[in-house]
Amino acid sequence: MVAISNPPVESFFLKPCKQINNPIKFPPIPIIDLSKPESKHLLVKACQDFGFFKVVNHGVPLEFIAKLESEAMKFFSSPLSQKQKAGPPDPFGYGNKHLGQNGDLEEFRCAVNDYVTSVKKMTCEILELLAEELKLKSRNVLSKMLLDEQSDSVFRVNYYPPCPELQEHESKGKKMIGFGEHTDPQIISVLRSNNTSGLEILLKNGSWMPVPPDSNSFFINVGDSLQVMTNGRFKSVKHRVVTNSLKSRLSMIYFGGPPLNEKIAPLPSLMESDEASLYKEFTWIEYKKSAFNSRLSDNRLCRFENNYNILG
Ligand SMILES: O=C(O)CCC(=O)C(=O)O
Ligand SMILES: [Fe+2]
Repeated sequence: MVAISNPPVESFFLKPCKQINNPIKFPPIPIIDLSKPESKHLLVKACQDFGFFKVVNHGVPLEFIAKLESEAMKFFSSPLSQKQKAGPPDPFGYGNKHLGQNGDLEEFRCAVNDYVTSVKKMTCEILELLAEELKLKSRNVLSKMLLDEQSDSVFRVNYYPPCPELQEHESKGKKMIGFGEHTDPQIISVLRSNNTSGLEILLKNGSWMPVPPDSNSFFINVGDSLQVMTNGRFKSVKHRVVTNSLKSRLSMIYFGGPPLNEKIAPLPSLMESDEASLYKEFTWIEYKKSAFNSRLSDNRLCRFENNYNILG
């Protein structure tokens, strides 16, 4: 599934953060060098401590990245009638599985295919390194869900136009939301953006940390399903995008998901003998339906927690 979307900018300002006169020192974002064998240990640590990390020496050809960026920019700057040919908005934006199959957008489709094939390979390598370091019973226990023909993975390209009206408020530390806070429901998300800032992740201490953009690297998020499969060891990190007053932001995200009927539950080979399962087992389709019926910012996993009490 391919979705190409122009996330609605919420035209209200976020409260200024205290940072303005009292800059917060943020922790460094873990950087994983995939060409180094010791990355396995750091990968697990990053998933536990942050649920988020940056990947360098990833092996995805830079020409695939550049080609997709230029095709996507061409697409977003084309007239609405042209963009609508990419497919009906479902649930929003443009595009579906059949992107470009009627002859339009052929080059865009090829660029998406090259990019996604390569990013999926890298993602599977990351999942296999994680499985090894976690001593799971087989190396492909996580990656096979993405490699399955029925894998419910999604690829989305987001375009955020600049918001010049923000400029006069920026000096007071105010921000405007481009994509509201949320966690990603799948197993793992792989984000690449142009060099425009905007992405922020929520730290355990409740502060939002801006992620400096790096157009040659990938940023990886643990998704809700991986949090469940690791019985809460890995954290599905909350994130959001704030708008930029001067520059447009283009991001491309591969969401690696399991097949619809896959059962999601803590992996037995990861659990200590006396460890209680924090989550009830569910299928990916059940979780997806429940997530689509909730608000973006809700903690969508809590309904599936073993100690969930419907009365609160
Ligand atoms: O556009 C971005 O940078 C992030 C968007 C995002 O978090 C998402 O599409 O799930
Ligand atoms: Fe996200």
